[in-house]
Amino acid sequence: MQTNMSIIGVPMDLGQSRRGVDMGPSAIRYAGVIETLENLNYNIADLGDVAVSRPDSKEQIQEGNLRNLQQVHECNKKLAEMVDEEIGKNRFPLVLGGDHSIAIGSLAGTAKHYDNLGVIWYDAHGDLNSGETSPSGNIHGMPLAVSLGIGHEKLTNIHEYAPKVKPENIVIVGARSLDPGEKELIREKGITVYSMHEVDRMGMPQVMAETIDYLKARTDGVHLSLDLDGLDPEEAPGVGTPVIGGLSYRESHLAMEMLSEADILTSAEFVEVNPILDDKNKTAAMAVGLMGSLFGEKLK
Ligand SMILES: NC(=[NH2+])NCCC[C@H](N)C(=O)O
Ligand SMILES: [Mn+2]
Ligand SMILES: [Mn+2]
Repeated sequence: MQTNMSIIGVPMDLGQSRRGVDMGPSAIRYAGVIETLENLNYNIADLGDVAVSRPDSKEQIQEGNLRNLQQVHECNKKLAEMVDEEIGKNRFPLVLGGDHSIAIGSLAGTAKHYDNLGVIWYDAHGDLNSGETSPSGNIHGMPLAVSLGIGHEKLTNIHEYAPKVKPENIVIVGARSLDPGEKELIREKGITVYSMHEVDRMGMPQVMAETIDYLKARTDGVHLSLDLDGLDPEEAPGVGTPVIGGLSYRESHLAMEMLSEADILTSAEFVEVNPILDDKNKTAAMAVGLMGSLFGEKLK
């Protein structure tokens, strides 16, 4: 793992309909992310936040069932450039969201550095919708499809190339809410999914061991995209699209520790922390706790 790390905040809430997730980067910084990583001996550069423009009317559905398309496009374009530049400087990019639509920019900036970028999508959702299949018009439900080259070209072509990732290099962990169009795409593309069913049956140790083995064998870099709503909302209430019956904090910790041991990650993002819906910043604190384990914190 790189010891030089760049933190990029993306205070963007326009990929979904509940305000507040734009405060995620502040909440995560407030919960001590910099201190935690510095204590683990990383050389941290906090690059601050990507500038996000405000929409004229927040409720407006724009072309092709895509809410706030222009603003989401612009923000991800900037993010992609920053991530690309940091990787070019041999620094590990750690992106703090913001809603999950920012994965479009993270992956756009990351994937061009690898022939076979692996992606671990830790999430209650698949985020595999397009304007055609989305029940909501919310772009945060689309970033994984976008990275496969499916969707509006203002999203798929960010950073001037597409697709970013191959379906066989994706592993989804924690899924328990998938729309019909998403299920179809998973089947059609043969995407690996460890839904809550598999987590319950096999346990997290087996799920992560298989995920790591699989990606290690076929990829030359791995991006972790961790949506805090992958965790159970009873434990992590500060998220905009909670789904009951999720992963526990303990299971998630173990997953992070196993990833740390395997040393396969080349970039990461933590998204969907909404401090307005949270209970005393506990979801942001969990994000920081998980990052600690992911980046090598050990109890002994
Ligand atoms: N990143 C997220 N939290 N995504 C939630 C997506 C929910 C739903 N599947 C939709 O398309 O609207
Ligand atoms: Mn989600
Ligand atoms: Mn998500």
